[in-house]
Amino acid sequence: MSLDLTAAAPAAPTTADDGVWLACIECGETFAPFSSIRYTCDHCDGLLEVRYADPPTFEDFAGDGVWRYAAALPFEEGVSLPEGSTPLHHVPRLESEVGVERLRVKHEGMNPTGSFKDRGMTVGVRVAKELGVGRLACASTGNTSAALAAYGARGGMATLVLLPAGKVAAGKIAQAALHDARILEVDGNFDDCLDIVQELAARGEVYLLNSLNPFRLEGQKTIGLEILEEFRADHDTYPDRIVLPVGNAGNTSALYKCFRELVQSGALDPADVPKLTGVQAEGAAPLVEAVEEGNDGIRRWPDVETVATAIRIGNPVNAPKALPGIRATGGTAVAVSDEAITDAQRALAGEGVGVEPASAASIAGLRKLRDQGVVDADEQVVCLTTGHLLKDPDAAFEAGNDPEPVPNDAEAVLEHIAE
Ligand SMILES: Cc1ncc(COP(=O)(O)O)c(C=O)c1O
Ligand SMILES: N[C@@H](CCOP(=O)(O)O)C(=O)O
Repeated sequence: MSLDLTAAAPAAPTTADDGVWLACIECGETFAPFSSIRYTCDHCDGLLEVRYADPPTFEDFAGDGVWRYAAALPFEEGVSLPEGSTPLHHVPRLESEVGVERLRVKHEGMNPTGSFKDRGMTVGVRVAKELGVGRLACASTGNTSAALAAYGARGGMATLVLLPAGKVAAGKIAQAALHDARILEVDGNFDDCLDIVQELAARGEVYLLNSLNPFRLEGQKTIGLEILEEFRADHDTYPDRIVLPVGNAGNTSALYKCFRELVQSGALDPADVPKLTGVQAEGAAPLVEAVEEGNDGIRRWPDVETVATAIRIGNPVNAPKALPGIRATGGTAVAVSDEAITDAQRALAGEGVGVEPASAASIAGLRKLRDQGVVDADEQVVCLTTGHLLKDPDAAFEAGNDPEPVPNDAEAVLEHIAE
């Protein structure tokens, strides 16, 4: 099967352009990467993957940020703000509360627009320029639109974003608005928005930059490269497990691809590949359902709801890439309640790490799996936090302390805080 962890590096087909090509993960058909626009396979509509004649080793990397990993990407440089090089935080109180040997938090909220989407967009918008497209577009629960608007602006390109009306956090809409995206609010959910954008893209009206676009995932692969390099530099080993929130399942797919390419190049022993562990909200958990039931595909959930609006997704389009990744790495998937997500958001904030609700799902999932004994006490774990606290100020107010009105007088303030 084409998504095996230990499959050998593929030989370059005649369609390869400079050692890079697109391959269908279902039927194996290959396509030249930049001669025409496609998001899925012409023959079977399967998902496409970017493939390389020479998968990278760690020695190939130099510099900072996403473009440190140019040897693992289709270009030497992109449309950059710049992005990547995010912190891998120690969280000592959470580590001992959860009860694992080591816990680190990779805070992707520290990217330029406040989420991991920037890593995908620096590559995706670069490809859009290569293809000479006019208008960029995405469906979004908020972060993709913020990143697309910023990177589109940086690249001097027009952007169109489709959002589920009333379901996107304020900070994210503000970003898209100020970066000059045209914002369309759809009377439907995120999955409906993505259906429409796919239709517009199929008609050649827009260039789609959701994670269905295989080049987006190339940039997001660098999360995995950074985690492996930094964890090994600090602890002389790799993490046993990476726990991450799942929405459209792009990161899960991208991390798995990162590991497969390193295994193919001989840079990573298959035994050292971290277990990919996905977390969804109970109200939007189609991927968890597929993992629990042992299904190869997911069932689209028509009605989804959660406080973690970024992962309010009922039809994770990358499931055919993500499910093999979870299974091949020995990982799992778990659903958590909104209450557990908010508790985890507070716990991270108590370590000084400010995240939006979807991000905190990773910690909530780890806590649950540790309680269930699925995660062992001797494990070394990295939790991915995907978006910044300021993305969703309403959720932060809801989870945090209320401001206390006091008189304009020092004595009165002292009296008030003594109460
Ligand atoms: C903050 C945040 N976390 C997690 C996710 C889920 O990531 P993925 O779609 O790659 O599973 C998203 C968007 O989908 C997001 O915006
Ligand atoms: N959370 C996402 C949902 C869309 O995901 P994508 O990775 O497919 O663009 C968002 O921020 O819109």
